[in-house]
Amino acid sequence: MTKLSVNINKIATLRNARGANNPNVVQVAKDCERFGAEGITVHPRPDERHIRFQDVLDLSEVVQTEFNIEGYPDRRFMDLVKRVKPAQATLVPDPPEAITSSTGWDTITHLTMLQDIVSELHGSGVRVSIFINPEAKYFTPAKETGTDRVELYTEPYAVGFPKNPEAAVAPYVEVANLARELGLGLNAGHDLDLHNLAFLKKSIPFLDEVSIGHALICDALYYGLENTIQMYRRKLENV
Ligand SMILES: CC(=O)[C@@H](O)[C@H](O)COP(=O)(O)O
Ligand SMILES: NCC(=O)COP(=O)(O)O
Repeated sequence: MTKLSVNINKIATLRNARGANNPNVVQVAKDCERFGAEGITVHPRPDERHIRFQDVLDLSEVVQTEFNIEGYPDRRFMDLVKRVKPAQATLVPDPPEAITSSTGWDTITHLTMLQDIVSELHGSGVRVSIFINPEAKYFTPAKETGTDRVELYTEPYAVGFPKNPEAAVAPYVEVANLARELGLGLNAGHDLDLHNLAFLKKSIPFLDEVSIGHALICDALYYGLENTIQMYRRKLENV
């Protein structure tokens, strides 16, 4: 079974546009769970342009499913994660000024740093996932970091999918099998949507989790949040 974790960053973007508390990020997280989300993902960025650090604290009081906090592991992020103790922390190599995530870790160059970070998070009982590109050379070093899972960076898949789905998914299938051989759990995310999700799931049936935000929230404008979450869930059913 592949869990659907709904990334609610964009709900915070909308709230922040007016400075008050509409939409209410905490209420939306509770509603996402009620509508079928199996996890809630947030990615607090240093400028707090969408999810604020206070939101993470508030959400930690209410999230009943798997709470996944993504971000670059600077000291502020680490202190927040260790305080909240979510089900999972996903480490992403984004610089502070990044508009959105655009690459996975170079686990070869940053092996020692990642080993230290993973060990510190494990000390607080937090499961760790590492955001990673679909390149085989990064997987054995990823395993050596001690991480529990890797999250495949799926933007290149999403870009290639409309023209040639088989070619787009091929590198992901290869590294997914490698991750499984290494005993790593497997997540995926970035630019997944209603068009490309089912084919990814069919190609890699043993995916543990996908985290989806931007497209899902855009679809909710047309289909409604409850309906949209159910539509995404159906794309993850085994076929
Ligand atoms: C790691 C990842 O792919 C997502 O967290 C994505 O970066 C969402 O972040 P934004 O909502 O800031 O684009
Ligand atoms: N980890 C990926 C994520 O949380 C959502 O990415 P996106 O669907 O907003 O591109």
